[in-house]
Amino acid sequence: MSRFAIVGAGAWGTALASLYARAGHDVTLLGRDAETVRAIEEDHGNPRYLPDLTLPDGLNATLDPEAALGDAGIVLLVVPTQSLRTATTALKPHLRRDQLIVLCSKGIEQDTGRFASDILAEELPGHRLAVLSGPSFAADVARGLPTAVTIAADEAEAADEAARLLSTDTFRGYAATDMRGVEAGGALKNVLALAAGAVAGRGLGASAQAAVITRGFVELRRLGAALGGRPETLMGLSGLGDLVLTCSSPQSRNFAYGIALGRGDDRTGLKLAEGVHTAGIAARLAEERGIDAPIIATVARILAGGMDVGEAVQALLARPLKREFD
Ligand SMILES: NC(=O)C1=CN([C@@H]2O[C@H](COP(=O)(O)OP(=O)(O)OC[C@H]3O[C@@H](n4cnc5c(N)ncnc54)[C@H](O)[C@@H]3O)[C@@H](O)[C@H]2O)C=CC1
Ligand SMILES: O=C(CO)COP(=O)(O)O
Repeated sequence: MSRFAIVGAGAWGTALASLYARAGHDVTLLGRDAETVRAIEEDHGNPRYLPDLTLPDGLNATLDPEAALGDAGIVLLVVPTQSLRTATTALKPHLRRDQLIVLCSKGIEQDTGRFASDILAEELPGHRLAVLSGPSFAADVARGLPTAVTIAADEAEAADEAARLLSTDTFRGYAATDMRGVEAGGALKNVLALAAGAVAGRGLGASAQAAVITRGFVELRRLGAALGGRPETLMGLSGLGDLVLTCSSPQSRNFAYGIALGRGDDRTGLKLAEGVHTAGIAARLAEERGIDAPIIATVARILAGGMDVGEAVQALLARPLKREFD
């Protein structure tokens, strides 16, 4: 039994809190919205982020950082990537070096090009870190459906230990030492899910969808490697695995956002789609490194208003022919 503190009472934080509470751990969710915290504590639900789900007994929620973090052994940070630096700074006085901090966000900080582990190293140097990423919809995990993810730390022993601590009967963590590869896979697949969703939304057919996913995966591997990820990591759960999941199900918020893009629907009020915040910086990182990533660049251009989906399809098809593997 370990004391878990989970920061962020959104869909993924609540799902992970349910998972670990069901596994018998003492879990406290740190929220920032009083009504969400009240609903978790009193109604055993989180209707705003995970509707129609009954949360297990023994899952506590609070607005008080010290109450959540004070005596926790494991702290999961589960906020959107663009909020991670602010959240970490606010929590600094309540965190201790002996706690294991687990990064669960999938994205790249827009202004700096930093991944979650870079942000933590800058804001909380010297803390023990692990990254948790892979194909895992919050609703599936919250319901206790079988799931496999990658759990990465800098050292093999630390990764094995983190995977042991974070695995349950239904949630299988594979240990890895390539934190950067795991983070790159998790961030870039969101951008590609927007592209796959746009293809679906525009009704371009299953063949086009397969082409975008496959060629998108080439870009994920190229850019992920240029950013320091290992090729085998990008072929694993946090690269290929999560790409397959998010590019094939409207349950994915990124895929759903892409569908709305493809249809030309109004996108205001849609749920968090991290790819929207990652596309521009991912395209910039690729350009700076001389990496050919036309799908990522096209998604970034569409989101910036520089092109519509129809023009994007024409432009991608009109590119000069090339060898599949170069
Ligand atoms: N929902 C899912 O199935 C999965 C999500 N993720 C990743 O987890 C991260 C969080 O996603 P969700 O929980 O789904 O998003 P969400 O939109 O459902 O919830 C985000 C939560 O973070 C809180 N938050 C935002 N800024 C904060 C701050 N500065 N301090 C404290 N709390 C803050 C919000 O109040 C909200 O409760 C994202 O990076 C996402 O890509 C990863 C795997 C699965
Ligand atoms: O990362 C996820 C599944 O692994 C969740 O995907 P969405 O954020 O697109 O819903």
